[in-house]
Amino acid sequence: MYMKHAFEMPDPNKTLNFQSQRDCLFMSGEQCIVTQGVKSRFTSPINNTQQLVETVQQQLTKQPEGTLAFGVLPFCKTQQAHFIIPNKTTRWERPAISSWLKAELSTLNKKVNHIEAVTYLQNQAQFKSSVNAAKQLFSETTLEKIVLSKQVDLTFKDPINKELVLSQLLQQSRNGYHFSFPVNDHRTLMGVSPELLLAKHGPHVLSNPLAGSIPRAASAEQEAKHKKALFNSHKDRFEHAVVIEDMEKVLTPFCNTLDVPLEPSLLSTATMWHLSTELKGELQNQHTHILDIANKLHPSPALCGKPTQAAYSHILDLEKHSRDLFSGIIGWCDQHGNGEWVVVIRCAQLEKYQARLFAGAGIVSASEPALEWQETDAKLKTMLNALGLELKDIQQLSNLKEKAEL
Ligand SMILES: C=C(O[C@H]1C=CC=C(C(=O)O)[C@@H]1O)C(=O)O
Repeated sequence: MYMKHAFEMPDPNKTLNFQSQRDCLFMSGEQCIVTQGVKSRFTSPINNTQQLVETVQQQLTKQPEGTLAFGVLPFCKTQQAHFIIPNKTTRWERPAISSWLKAELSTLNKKVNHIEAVTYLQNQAQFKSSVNAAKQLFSETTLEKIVLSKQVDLTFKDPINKELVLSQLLQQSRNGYHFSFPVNDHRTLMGVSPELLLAKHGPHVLSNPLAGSIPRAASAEQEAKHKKALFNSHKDRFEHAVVIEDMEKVLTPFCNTLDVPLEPSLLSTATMWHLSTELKGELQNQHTHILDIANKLHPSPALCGKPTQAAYSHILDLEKHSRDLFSGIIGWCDQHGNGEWVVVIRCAQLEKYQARLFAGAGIVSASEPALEWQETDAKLKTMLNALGLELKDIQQLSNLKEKAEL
C-alpha cells in the first residue's frame, strides 16, 4: 500500500518465462515483483541485527540505483539468512499477472501430481502429546503461549511442476502475499502467506499480525457461525492479544505515532478465518532499515510464543525437527531500507520429487489437542490444493504407512 513505483507492463507477445529454480516472485496487493536471473547470492547471520542490516546495505550500495535484495530469514536465530540480488526486476500490476498466468497455463503441462509416499515429521499422536505437554508447562511455568507445528514430507512419482504450483497458488488465493524464492539450485520455497510482519516506505510502517483461527466452511450459514465463534472465542482473543501486545512493545520505540485498534477484525484466506490487527506507525527516523525492525519483531508470538525465549526452547524440545526456513520471514528491501516482509507460512519447500509442507497453531491453556491438529490440517490445505491434492489423499497414505509399520 505504501509502494508507489512505476509498473512495467508485459509485452503481450511474450510470456514471463518464470523459472522457479532461478527467479523470485513476491506479490502484495495489486503489485507483483518478479525477478529474472541471479546476479549474486549472499548469506548473513541473523543473531546480530546491526550486522545483518550492514551486510544487506553493503551489498545493495554496490548495485545500480533501484536494485532490490530478496531474502529469507530462518526461524532459528543461530541460522543464516539467504539473499539474492537479481539480474533484472520487474514490477507487474495484478491484471498483467493474470494475463501472464492465462498464457502460461495454456502452455504448461497440467499433469496431476501422483503422490507416492507421505511422512509426518510430527504425527498426530506426537503433536497431541506436545500440546498436552505445553498445557502442563502453562500451569507450572511462566509460559503463556507456544506455537506448535507439524511438517510433512510428500514424495511424488514424477518431478513436481513448480511453475504450475505457483500459478495454482496465484489463482486460488486473491488475497495474501504470494512468494517464490530459489533457496538453492534444487530447492524452492513457495507459498502464499496471509501475514504481513512489516512493510516500510519512508516514515510509514504497517504490520498485520494474525493469530486465532477457524477453518472456512462450505455454506454461507456455516461461515457466519464460524466467524461469530472465532470473534467471540476467549481462547482465540487471548492468543491474539499476546501477539499484539508484543508487536506493540517492539514497534513503539521506533515510532512517533503508532495506531493499534482496540479490537481485532476478521481476515479470510481461501481456507481459513483469522483474527487480524493492523498496526500503523510513523517512524521517528524514516531512514531506519526495515530489517532493523523486522528482525526484532521476528519471531513474533504468532510463530513462537510468550515469553519468546522460553517458548523457543520448548519448541526445539517438543518438535524435535528444525523448522529451518518455515516460520521465518521472507521479503525484499531496496537501497533506502524500504520493503515488505511476511511470515513463512502456508508454504512448502519444493525439490525435484519432494515437497515439505508446514503448519502450526498457537497453543494456550484453553487449547484442545484434537482441534489444534484439525487447525493445522486446515492450514495445510493451501499448499495441498496448489499441488492438486486433497487432505484425504495424504491421510489415506499416511494411515496405510502407519498400519504397515505396526
Ligand atoms: C503458524 C501458522 O499460523 C499462524 C498465523 C496465523 C494464525 C495462527 C494461529 O491461529 O495459530 C498462527 O499463529 C501456520 O499457518 O502455519
